[in-house]
Amino acid sequence: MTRAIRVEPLSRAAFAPFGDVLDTEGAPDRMINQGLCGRFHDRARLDFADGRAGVSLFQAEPRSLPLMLDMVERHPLGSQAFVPMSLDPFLVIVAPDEAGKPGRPRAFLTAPGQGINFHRGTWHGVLTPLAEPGLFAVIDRIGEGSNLEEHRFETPYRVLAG
Ligand SMILES: NC(=O)N[C@@H](O)C(=O)O
Ligand code: NI
Repeated sequence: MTRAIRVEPLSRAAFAPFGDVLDTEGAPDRMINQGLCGRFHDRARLDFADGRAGVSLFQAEPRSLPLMLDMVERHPLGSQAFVPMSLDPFLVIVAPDEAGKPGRPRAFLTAPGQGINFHRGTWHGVLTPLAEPGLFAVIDRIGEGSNLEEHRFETPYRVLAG
């Protein structure tokens, strides 16, 4: 027996309890480089407790919908940003924390070019591209200590297209 969740379009408001949406919505915060570049300044709340920021490249296998979701994870010591290096939408799964366990997950589909930043401790599905090349820059914590907590659902969720 599984439970179904339906993919929603990613929005800043819906994602706010979980993290930041990285995109160029609205006017730039400042124009730089002789007016040839718009800077959308300081758009993510980063946190790397007792560690440092790292930039890694992820080459992930694309998945397809419907997707079986049987696990989410969180990073108690740091935030984690997924910055796509293609314009392909990808799947972002988050869940509220309910007394130390994930509640009902929500699944979002990014718009082309959008990235996200999970706030420290946010329950989330692992990086889930939906198309080749599945190439992302990931900004997260490098440091000592255990920064990964996984939760396996007793009853998996089926993630269905919106
Ligand atoms: N394990 C790892 O580096 N990545 C995961 O944290 C993930 O969210 O994809
Ligand atoms: Ni993660």
